[in-house]
Amino acid sequence: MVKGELAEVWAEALQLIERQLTRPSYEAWLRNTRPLSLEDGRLVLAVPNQFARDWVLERCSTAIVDSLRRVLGHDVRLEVVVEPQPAPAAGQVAATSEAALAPGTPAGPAADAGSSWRTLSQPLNPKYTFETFVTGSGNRLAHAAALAVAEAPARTYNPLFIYGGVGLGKTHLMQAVAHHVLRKHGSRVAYVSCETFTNEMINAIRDGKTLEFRNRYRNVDVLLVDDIQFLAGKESTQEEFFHTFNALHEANRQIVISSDRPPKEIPTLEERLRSRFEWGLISDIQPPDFETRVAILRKKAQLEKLRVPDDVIAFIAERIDTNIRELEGALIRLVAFASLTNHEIDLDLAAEVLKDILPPPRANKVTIARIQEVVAEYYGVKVRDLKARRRTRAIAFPRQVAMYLCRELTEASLPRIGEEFGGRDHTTVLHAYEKISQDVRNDPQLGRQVKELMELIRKG
Ligand SMILES: Nc1ncnc2c1ncn2[C@@H]1O[C@H](COP(=O)(O)OP(=O)(O)OP(=O)(O)O)[C@@H](O)[C@H]1O
Repeated sequence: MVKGELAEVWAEALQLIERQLTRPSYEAWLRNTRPLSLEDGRLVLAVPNQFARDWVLERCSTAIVDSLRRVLGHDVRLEVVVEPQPAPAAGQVAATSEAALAPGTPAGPAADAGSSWRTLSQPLNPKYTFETFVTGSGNRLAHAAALAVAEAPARTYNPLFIYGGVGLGKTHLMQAVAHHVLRKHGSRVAYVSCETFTNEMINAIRDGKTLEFRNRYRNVDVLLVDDIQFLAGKESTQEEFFHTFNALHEANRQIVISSDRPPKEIPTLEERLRSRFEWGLISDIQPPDFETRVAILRKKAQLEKLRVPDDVIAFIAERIDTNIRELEGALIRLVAFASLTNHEIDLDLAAEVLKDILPPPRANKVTIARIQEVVAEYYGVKVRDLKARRRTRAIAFPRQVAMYLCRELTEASLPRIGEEFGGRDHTTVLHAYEKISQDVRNDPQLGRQVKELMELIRKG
């Protein structure tokens, strides 16, 4: 096939593939591919590195082959070759990194859920299930409510209204309900973002198909609408949604809604809709605490079969404390970088790779990781040495100073500090603390060093 024609075929196939992948996956892995040839039913595709090749073959080949079949009308075999481009700089890795954990396959349940579901619902992310959702103090109630609704739709809370800040798991929880209901009850489920609902309604009006639109939405067993705050200021969509809501509620069908804020804070939301949203249960999701953040990162690493040391997980969890999407993004970026550069994942690499995206430690919030970084730099050793087993004086002394500072400057318990220093016993930490306290009293030079270190640490 000649070059121009091949480029066209590939562009068309890409459009189809794009719909089946998440945006980060597509941007990271597919956009930079180049078709080299299509001869005798064999497509040769060029990608920039081995990592991309593995990813494309493992996670996208079905989508690629399916899409090409639709464009060409026949099957093709896929071959992926590496055509290196200039090595990516650290900053560029961010673009590719997110995809390492992003789903690479089209939503699973669509295939077994019947055509009404397929035409109505947006694709579900196969990874957003209850099994992969980590619970903690911030989301326990929302999770319990979602599970109750998924177990027995329209029998407990109706509607269920979940709200919370950006990237805290609302979509994950909504889709977990959808997966569960599909799997357990085989019901007709529709998951849509408010934007999609609005666009479909506008298109239906334009095409004179409002009746079809209504019937489709009013014939589902469970309707989940994500990001309902986008109804703000859209009068006709509010009107339509009001009728859809009533029809479903009267017919005893389940409605689940998510929003970034509670109903009463959505501006220009009609009173009658607001009061309906408050009929059932309103449940919020709060940012996760440290333990939950660690658990989420561990779960992610385990699901993706990534080996990430505990201290690196704690380092990320300590520094990113509001947005779970960013928490995962940091982990993915680090893993992708380590894999591309063939580097072992450790604290030093994490600090280096993530320095642009991690918020600086808050000036008034001193963390163990911060103390370790400052002390290591001050004494010219590596953070990883502070955590290692070695006992040479060159390392043992800075380590004891760091432990002393952790006890002085943070709320962390002795066992927690020990854990952060290569899993040492709390008695070791106590011993270090007592020893350095005494040395500081007897040695003015050490006293000055410790003071200087404290200032550096507090500066953030
Ligand atoms: N409790 C959790 N356990 C595991 N992963 C989680 C949890 N909460 C959120 N995540 C993950 O964090 C990412 C962001 O979550 P999600 O997209 O559901 O957030 P959101 O609240 O809908 O965000 P937005 O406000 O931007 O729509 C997802 O990859 C999701 O899987």
